Amino acid sequence: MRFLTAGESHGPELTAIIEGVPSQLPLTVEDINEHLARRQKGYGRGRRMQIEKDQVRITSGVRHGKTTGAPITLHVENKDWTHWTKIMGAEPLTEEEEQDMKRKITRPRPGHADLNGAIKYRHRDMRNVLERSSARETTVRVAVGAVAQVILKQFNIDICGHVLEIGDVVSNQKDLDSVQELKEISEASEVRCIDPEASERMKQAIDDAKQNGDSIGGIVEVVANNVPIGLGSFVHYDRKLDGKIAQGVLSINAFKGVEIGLGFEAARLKGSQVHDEIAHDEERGFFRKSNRLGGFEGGMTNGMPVVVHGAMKPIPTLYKPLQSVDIDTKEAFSASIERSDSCAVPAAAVVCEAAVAWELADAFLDKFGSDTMDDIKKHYDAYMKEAREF
Ligand SMILES: Cc1cc2nc3c(=O)[nH]c(=O)nc-3n(C[C@H](O)[C@H](O)[C@H](O)COP(=O)(O)O)c2cc1C
Ligand SMILES: C=C(O[C@@H]1CC(C(=O)O)=C[C@@H](OP(=O)(O)O)[C@H]1O)C(=O)O
Repeated sequence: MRFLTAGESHGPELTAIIEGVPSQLPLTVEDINEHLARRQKGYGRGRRMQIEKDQVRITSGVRHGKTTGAPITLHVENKDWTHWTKIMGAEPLTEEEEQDMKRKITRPRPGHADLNGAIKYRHRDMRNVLERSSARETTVRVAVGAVAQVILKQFNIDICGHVLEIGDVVSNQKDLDSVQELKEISEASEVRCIDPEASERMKQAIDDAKQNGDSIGGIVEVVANNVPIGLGSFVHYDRKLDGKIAQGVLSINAFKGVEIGLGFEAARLKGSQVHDEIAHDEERGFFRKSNRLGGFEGGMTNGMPVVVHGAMKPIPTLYKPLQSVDIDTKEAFSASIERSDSCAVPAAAVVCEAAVAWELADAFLDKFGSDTMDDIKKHYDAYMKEAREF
């Protein structure tokens, strides 16, 4: 599969086209809207989230609730667009209108794409950078990930993104019975964290950052279970699925780190503390006694739950001004802003889940075929039987 997204933060809508989704997959707008609503929730977001009510419109590739195998087009409207029609319109402006228009953006924010984007694309109005570099785009990435999750669900693969850390507050991890349970508990928390005591302290940390005009980052975890052995491959660098997942996660706005399983901690431990011993029984076939490597060896899944961590830096737009330099006057200034999120880690957990779901579903179809669900199911059932009896 492949997908493209288009659209600006304050333009009329975001669009995604997905190509390569098999035919005969049951797919409805509700399957997607559920995840769009999850992404909009989460403590610490700014006023924009009160304006938007993200809902998808499907305009191709689905008929009567089933995919046809043709490209699927997804649209999500920006409600905020009505306030920006003049500033964001595609038509050239009259001179008078240009005078009227809010002034150009010439003051780059440290930590955002503004300055590099302006120099690279030679824009004297950095709105041309801001609009597309905004994480508003993650709306349709979540919509695309929702389609991937519908594919995975056909094979009982559940996936959930939740929050492990915000600032210096760390969640206590519990052993839960299922990914479904992880989802239920984390969704009940305003910061998408399964530890109620840590949730309260995370909210306090977000409030404190906001009160100081500052922002705060954190770490999210995505877990997927029932993933068959052998998605991805060891034979070539660009087929290693852990590498593809890392790219997907690091492409999310403000994500600066990714770990699979123990991740960086593995470098500090001995081999005997890291590698997962192999066992076998009649019912399960081969399995591992532990899952320190997060379900991956040799760029392939090993049948254990896939565990991915992503680290998000603090939001760059701050109420507390940081020093920067105006690109027209070259004068130093202290940035001031109108609105921003102070923490988007709970929302980003849903985006990270979507990124991992996409890579897993794509690798799944690489292994089991991609034309029609019936064929894929036959291949899957035959392979699972062989893997169990191997
Ligand atoms: C869900 C989400 C919401 C975000 N909200 C904001 C925001 O309100 N203000 C802001 O400056 N950055 C926000 N960001 C982060 C910026 O989009 C990001 O830092 C910027 O695109 C620069 O890219 P980089 O941080 O990956 O280098 C958000 C990121 C995510 C994932
Ligand atoms: C719109 C979303 O996130 C936006 C991401 C973002 C940024 O700079 O990345 C800046 C803010 O937008 P605005 O400047 O319009 O308030 C966030 O609200 C969203 O997540 O749907």
